[in-house]
Amino acid sequence: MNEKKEKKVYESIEERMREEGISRGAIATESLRKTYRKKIWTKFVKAIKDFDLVEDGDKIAVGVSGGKDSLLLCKLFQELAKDRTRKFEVAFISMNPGFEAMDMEQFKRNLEELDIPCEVFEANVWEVAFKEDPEKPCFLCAKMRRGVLYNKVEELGYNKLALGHHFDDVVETALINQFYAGTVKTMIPKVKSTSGKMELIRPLIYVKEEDIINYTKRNGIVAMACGCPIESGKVDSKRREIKNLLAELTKVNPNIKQSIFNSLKNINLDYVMGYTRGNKRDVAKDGNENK
Ligand SMILES: Nc1ncnc2c1ncn2[C@@H]1O[C@H](COP(=O)(O)OP(=O)(O)OP(=O)(O)O)[C@@H](O)[C@H]1O
Repeated sequence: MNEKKEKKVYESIEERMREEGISRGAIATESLRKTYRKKIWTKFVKAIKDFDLVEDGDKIAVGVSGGKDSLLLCKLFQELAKDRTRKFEVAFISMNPGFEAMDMEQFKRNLEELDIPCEVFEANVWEVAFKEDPEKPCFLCAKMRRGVLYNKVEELGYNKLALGHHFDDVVETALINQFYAGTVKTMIPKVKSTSGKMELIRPLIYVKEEDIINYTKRNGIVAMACGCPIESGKVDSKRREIKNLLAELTKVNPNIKQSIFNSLKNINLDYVMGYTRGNKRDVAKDGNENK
């Protein structure tokens, strides 16, 4: 969708909102049930079923960054909560890592327009990370964001935190780890937090980023970017490099991302030279760890 078309879509949604007296949130929900039923809704429900992500009695916090992925996740959980056979509670929680005031206004406007009641708490993460490591604040920033968010969610008494990581995140993370960390691992749909008090769940694991981008544009949702210079593309990052590489490879083999994703579910332990499970490391008999 080019800029001109995007503007048109935005205007037609505004018109519908005025004429029918409905909110952008209602339009976004309808879109999940109709246009994006197959590409988003069904995949979300499948992940929940495949990995038991939502169980009776759960108190789930959805982590809201204001970006396209977590905004979509909120709308999906609101829909899921309408299914009375599932007995779970859901709430929407956001940590403000130090957004500019203007961004914060846009963030709140988005939530309001999309009918997402969200609790926002303040944290000084960006400033601390940039001060500590002005050249490469990403690692520290991400680590601190995770730490502060997880602690808060645990403190509030939730047993699960839902994150907006999707299919492409899984594939890209696997390649980043393989290319730069010399290990085969990625984000998984359900994992205990470090403290062991809560589980992290990733219900968008089957949903493709391309479909999230299209959904966001088609519904006139102005999602926010992370806001830091690295994410907004001024400085290169490994994820961007891998994204570009995958885009190139996809031209030759359109199924490449799906194949990488499948490979992460089909690891044949008889044909790997070594693996780790918990604290235990196992190496093939004639393998040499030092090589
Ligand atoms: N400040 C925050 N407050 C609450 N949850 C957050 C925050 N930042 C990130 N998250 C959660 O962690 C997930 C992954 O964060 P990351 O920064 O990698 O975002 P992303 O891949 O750009 O996704 P999004 O489009 O939702 O921002 C988000 O989808 C969201 O669920």
